[in-house]
Amino acid sequence: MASRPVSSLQSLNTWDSISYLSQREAAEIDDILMGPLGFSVDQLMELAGLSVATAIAEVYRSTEYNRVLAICGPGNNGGDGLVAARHLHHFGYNLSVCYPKRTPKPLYDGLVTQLESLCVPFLSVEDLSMDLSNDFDILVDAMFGFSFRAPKLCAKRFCGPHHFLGGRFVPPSIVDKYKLQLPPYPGTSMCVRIGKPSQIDISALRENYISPEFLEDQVEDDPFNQIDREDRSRDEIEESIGARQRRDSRFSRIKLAMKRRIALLRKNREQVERFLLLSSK
Ligand SMILES: NC(=O)C1=CN([C@@H]2O[C@H](COP(=O)(O)OP(=O)(O)OC[C@H]3O[C@@H](n4cnc5c(N)ncnc54)[C@H](OP(=O)(O)O)[C@@H]3O)[C@@H](O)[C@H]2O)[C@H](O)CC1
Repeated sequence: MASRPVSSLQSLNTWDSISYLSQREAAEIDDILMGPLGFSVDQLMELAGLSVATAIAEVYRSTEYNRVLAICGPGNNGGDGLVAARHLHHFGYNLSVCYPKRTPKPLYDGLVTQLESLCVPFLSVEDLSMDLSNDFDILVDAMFGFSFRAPKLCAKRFCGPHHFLGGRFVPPSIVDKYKLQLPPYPGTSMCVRIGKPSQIDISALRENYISPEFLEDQVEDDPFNQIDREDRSRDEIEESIGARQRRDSRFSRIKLAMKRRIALLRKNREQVERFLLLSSK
């Protein structure tokens, strides 16, 4: 049996050198792939969905994080989500899919049929509770991709703990044309981690965590003001992470001092006991 490929978790700190695509460039690349380069949409969707599933499986073990909800939108990004859901099911996760605005095309009908044949439940929006974290361990957001009509800086703004890049199929002509700087993919992995693995367990920060959910009265009319507001919130989160780390470091110094004190007290007690023993003889 072949040895296991190098995990993409061990990968590379390529964050600084990675190149980003604009919405227009991403759509253009799609056209080239599916035009002169001979790819089909279902083939690319399969590759995208499989990359998502393998990235999830690398970070979240199915034994620990088993309940997965994939929320799938009406376009191709939603299709990627349906494919990812199928692969995650085969990887041993317990899948549910929410696909409220179905696309009446044979490709999507096929993806739905495949999931139904695996008995993956399709939930309506009304079936979902307000706090999804009660019912699910992992949420796959496959609602919109690059055709979403709103300012969306996607990958460049992503500041979560695990950031992966798929796309291990991009032909050299595209790499050259768009001057892409792709990191090397480890072993046979479908994806590569970009940026450093987080040193901080976000769940441990919950008490300080400023929720990124938008309440209706917090949504700005102008989306660019919204982005500024998010920037400010992120600064606050980073500041609170810093405060937490400083506090942790103070705690560990106090713990060390206490350990030393206890060791000293033990030593003193031993001396006293030895003295009492000697004096009783
Ligand atoms: N290059 C690749 O390897 C591949 C990428 N794929 C994935 O496909 C998406 C792009 O897919 P596309 O179908 O073009 O678009 P989206 O999935 O992003 O969404 C389109 C639908 O979203 C609706 N929409 C857009 N903006 C809004 C909005 N503000 N509010 C509500 N609805 C919105 C839009 O609605 P219409 O009214 O315009 O119909 C569409 O229904 C890419 O990101 C990759 O994830 C493919 O898998 C192929 C391979």
